Amino acid sequence: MAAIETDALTRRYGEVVAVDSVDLTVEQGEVFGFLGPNGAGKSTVINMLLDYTPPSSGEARVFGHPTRTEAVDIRERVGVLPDGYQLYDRLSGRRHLEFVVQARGADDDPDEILDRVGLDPEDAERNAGDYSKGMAQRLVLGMALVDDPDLLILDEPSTGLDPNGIRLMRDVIRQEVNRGATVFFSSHILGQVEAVCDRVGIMNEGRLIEVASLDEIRDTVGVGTTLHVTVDSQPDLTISDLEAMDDVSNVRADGPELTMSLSDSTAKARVISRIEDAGATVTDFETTESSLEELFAALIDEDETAEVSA
Ligand SMILES: Nc1ncnc2c1ncn2[C@@H]1O[C@H](COP(=O)(O)OP(=O)(O)OP(=O)(O)O)[C@@H](O)[C@H]1O
Repeated sequence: MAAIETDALTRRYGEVVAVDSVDLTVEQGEVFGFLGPNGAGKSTVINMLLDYTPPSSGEARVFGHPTRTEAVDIRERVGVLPDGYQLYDRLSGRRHLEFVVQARGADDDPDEILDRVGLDPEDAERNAGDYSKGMAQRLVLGMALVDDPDLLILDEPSTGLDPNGIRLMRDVIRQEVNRGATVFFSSHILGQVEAVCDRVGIMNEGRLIEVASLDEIRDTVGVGTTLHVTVDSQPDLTISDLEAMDDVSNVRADGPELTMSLSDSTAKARVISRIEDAGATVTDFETTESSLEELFAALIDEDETAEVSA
């Protein structure tokens, strides 16, 4: 049985289709990155999984429980770090954890959890109202870990965290998965899910436009490597000749500089030979790997272009 399953899950707010017919399956034990720009519909999907918001149509199940009728069973098995959480300013960090432990009927030791999320005993005694954004984020992560949830839902968990906090978050995710939990990690920053996620789903304007491993996404977008070449003279070649080569696309010429996208970095040697065979000498060349953020932007762009031409 899948951890999360949605069938044509849709949520409208008036004219806005916040979530548009999303079919998604997340297997148990997976770390799934749920990506998309602001307003893509990620939080709305999460709210429907927990039945905080009802779907306009379609349905979702968590561990086989339909969200509309068995939300209580779902919430017992899920730990959530929500996007816009609220802490009680006048309660200490430890009290927050004690409340969650009690409410869930769990037997966790609050101090152990505080230690796991990097809040020291002194911080634990301070009122949450005096916490920095990063400390508050650590505390809410700790609250999500209470009672060893089978599914951990993290909505933009890295907000406000410094590099140490981000590393700690990754460690916690790995520990949770090793324990057997499933992690659903929503973010608008691809780089933050890269290190921990098995697969990612990309949302744009309410639609799930891609579900794949990061390697598959690199292949799909085909802009893995950019090659910049400087030539000493004009080769007897057109841009179309270069674009006709395998693994070469998006060729641009600017004086003695040629730039192109390579979907396979080994195409570099073929391109250089082709230019030199056409009568020019390559005086310099450089390759740069596209960052995942660029791949992400390219996918969103592709989706929006497809929509315009549809
Ligand atoms: N309660 C609401 N009432 C009206 N519109 C809403 C409501 N909640 C969300 N929306 C709209 O639905 C769309 C999706 O919002 P959602 O918060 O799910 O996006 P998101 O991907 O989580 O974005 P972010 O990364 O900014 O949190 C947006 O256009 C938003 O304005």
